[in-house]
Amino acid sequence: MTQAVAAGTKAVPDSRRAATSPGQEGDLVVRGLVRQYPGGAGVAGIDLTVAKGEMISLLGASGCGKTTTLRCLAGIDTPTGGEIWIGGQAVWSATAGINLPPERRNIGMVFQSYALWPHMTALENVMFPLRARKITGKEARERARKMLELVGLGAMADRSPDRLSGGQQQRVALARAMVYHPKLLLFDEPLSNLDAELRETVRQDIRRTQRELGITALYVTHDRTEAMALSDRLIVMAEGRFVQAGTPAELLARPASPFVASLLGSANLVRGEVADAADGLVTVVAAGARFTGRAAGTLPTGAAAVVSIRPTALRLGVPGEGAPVEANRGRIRDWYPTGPEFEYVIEAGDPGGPVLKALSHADFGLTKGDEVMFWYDPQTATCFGQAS
Ligand SMILES: Nc1ncnc2c1ncn2[C@@H]1O[C@H](COP(=O)(O)OP(=O)(O)OP(=O)(O)O)[C@@H](O)[C@H]1O
Repeated sequence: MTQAVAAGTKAVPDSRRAATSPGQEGDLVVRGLVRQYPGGAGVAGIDLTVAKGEMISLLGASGCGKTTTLRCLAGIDTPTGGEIWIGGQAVWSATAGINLPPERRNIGMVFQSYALWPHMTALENVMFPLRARKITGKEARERARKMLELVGLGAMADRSPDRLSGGQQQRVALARAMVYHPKLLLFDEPLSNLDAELRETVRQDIRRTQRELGITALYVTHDRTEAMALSDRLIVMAEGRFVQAGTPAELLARPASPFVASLLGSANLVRGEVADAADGLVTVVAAGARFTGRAAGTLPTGAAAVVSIRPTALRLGVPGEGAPVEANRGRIRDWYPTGPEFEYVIEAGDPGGPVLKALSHADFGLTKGDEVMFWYDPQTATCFGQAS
């Protein structure tokens, strides 16, 4: 069953290549991937093309199928259908009977656990995968040393893992995964064991080195900040399927559903009834307050709807001090300083109305129980049918 097949040849003209060899469309190409576990869980209908040097994140809640997808790409798990190409080479095809083992897929992997050899120095750990590729001696040593310098550990090459911090160990693991210039780098929640501050620095190291080396990468996480900070594009997963893909900015501005909006942490979801619609905008009324947003789909008057409004899009003002005509009235239920910003919790419209969160750099001097005016640009909000 195991058999290497080089997908596409130089003789195939560009115009025909896509039809004859999807494997040439990106460094990672996945078509119709299925991994069905007994009992029905797993992933299905996974289609993905990752361009050379691109970094993509799979983002989703626990159990949505991120790790299953990654394991299938790595060859650690066996899909039940579909096709996978890495660096133009078919590594899995249900129909062609191709299933390359992990070591022949030209991938590097970085996991949550660093999995370093405890009896080897940092340098020896990084050299280790080169030996299997018949690169030894001075060349191996120099390549490993260069890679350690790239991840900022040049001075610690001779330390054993037990004399390195968690963040440093994860950088060694990163250097080890990249030292043989794999076609594809796979990350499975690599920052989960690190504290908040280290997560940010190691995250920046990952992004910088991945960019400097131009390595194509797929990153699995349930942390939206991580996914958005690291990725050129991100893919939201739910229940074993891809539900939306795009740049972080595209997904924030145009979530395909209330689910995506709340997963990205970008949403106040206000439920109400459609009052009117014009020019692609829909106005929903809830507790006497009016919320307008771009219509996602057809929303007739009287229909139940959900408006998604980003906390950072909300503008606040004190009543009587020049709020625009479309502003709603509300009351401050609570407020907190959250580092660089203030978070205001606002009850909108009539008493018992929808509760919204607003993030603002300004301290309005508003406090619990105060009346407040709030408004936003309707183009930054999205209105969905209740069933979305
Ligand atoms: N070996 C297995 N046998 C049966 N079901 C499995 C197996 N591995 C995973 N599953 C199921 O497949 C689904 C997807 O699991 P997966 O580990 O891919 O999710 P995930 O998104 O990576 O979650 P997490 O963020 O918790 O790691 C889950 O319902 C899980 O219970």
